Amino acid sequence: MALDLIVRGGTLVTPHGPILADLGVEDGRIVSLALDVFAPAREEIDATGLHVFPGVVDAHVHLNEPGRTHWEGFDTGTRALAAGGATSFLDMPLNSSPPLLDARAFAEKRALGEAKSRLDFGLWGGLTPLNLTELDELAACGVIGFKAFMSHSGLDEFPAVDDVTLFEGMRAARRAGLVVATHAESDAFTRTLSQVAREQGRAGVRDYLASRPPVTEAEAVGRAICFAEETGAALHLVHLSTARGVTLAAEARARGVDVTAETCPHYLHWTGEDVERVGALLKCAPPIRDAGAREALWAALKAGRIDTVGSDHSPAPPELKTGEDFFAIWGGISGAQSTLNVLLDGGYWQRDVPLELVAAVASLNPARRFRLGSKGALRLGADADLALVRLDETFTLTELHDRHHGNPYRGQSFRGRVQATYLRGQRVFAQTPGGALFDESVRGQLLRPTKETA
Ligand SMILES: NC(=O)N[C@H]1NC(=O)NC1=O
Ligand SMILES: [Zn+2]
Ligand SMILES: [Zn+2]
Repeated sequence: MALDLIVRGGTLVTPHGPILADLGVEDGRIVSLALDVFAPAREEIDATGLHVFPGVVDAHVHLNEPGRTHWEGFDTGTRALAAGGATSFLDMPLNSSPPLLDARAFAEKRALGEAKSRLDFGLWGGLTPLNLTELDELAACGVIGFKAFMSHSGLDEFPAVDDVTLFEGMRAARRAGLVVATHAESDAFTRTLSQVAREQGRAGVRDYLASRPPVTEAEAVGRAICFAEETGAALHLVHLSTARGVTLAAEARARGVDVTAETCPHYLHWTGEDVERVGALLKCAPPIRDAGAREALWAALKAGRIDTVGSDHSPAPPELKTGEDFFAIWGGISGAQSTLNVLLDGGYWQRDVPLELVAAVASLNPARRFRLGSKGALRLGADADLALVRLDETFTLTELHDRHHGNPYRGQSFRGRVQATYLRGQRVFAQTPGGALFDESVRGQLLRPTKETA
């Protein structure tokens, strides 16, 4: 019987390291991994000279649909993701409007995703003081987990949790067997420091950065860990901007707390000086820090203490990314397209991060943490989600696929370029001499966490 697809002669980035082998696909799944796959196939790809990565599993994006599709949406957002080698993603409960706080909002977003997403997707539910009573129902719908903000989210319709809400939410999440993800910045610090700066008329880039000092993150991380330890809930700390936050997570894990740590490409790629130079396109929360903090994050990643790297792709229209008052500008970076570029250039090429570790933080670990059974690795039986990469090609990123192209990575030079992306054996993206090519017929499916295993 003929296979659907054979990827021949590539270097497969497996969890055990790179191996030169062929990969056979049948019904969207990987059915053979061998030095030579002999079976006939309907389609063959010559991957000689290419590395085959498992498709990136971006566990942290804001595609903002419904309600803020003019900021970003499933169509353009998944173009950017696919061009960056991603094959699945987990969408945050904000900045869609309404935010995903109940079963009705889940159904609406799910239908839009199934109609428009080019990639497989899971949906985060929100955990806010408004919807504590909805968590069981959201779990039944199939949310990936619950996302809470410990400081202002930027949108009043998605209020931050107070301590009791976070604690009670963790108890509910534990009962449902789901992860709680926290945006861990202390509201007390960020609120007071930004208020004082603005009252004094200090509203520049450096004033903003200084209004969210590292202790803001450390304190909130410590508090979230304390609640997770007490409730037994699984905690995922998103977008850690400091190695101190990562260390707090590692210490807690060592004493048995179920906690994982995410960082983002922007904390690995940029510094505060870049924010001063580039401006609003690099405004985010927590803020980008200095070069020393960046190196400490890379060291933590290399030591295996960072579990996942997610883009926190959160773009906004150009008019929200400009202005004299840096505090008033939308916080969020458009990064969905460049996660693998940052990990390969900054990690593999510049800092000797092994390829299997790149694949672990980008694909395997998020798939495991969020129980996406068929995702995350090149192994028999897994979905044939592939990113074909020419590892030694240096290129300048000029063609951006997010909605507004208000993208700080434009013009950045990277070594390691995605040539094509396959979702369950179907090509969704290809880099051609004439530019990017997207296959318009491929649609993603909803991902739900698989049953818990011991
Ligand atoms: N609402 C939203 O997307 N917020 C994100 N943006 C950012 O810079 N940090 C976040 O948490
Ligand atoms: Zn956040
Ligand atoms: Zn986010």
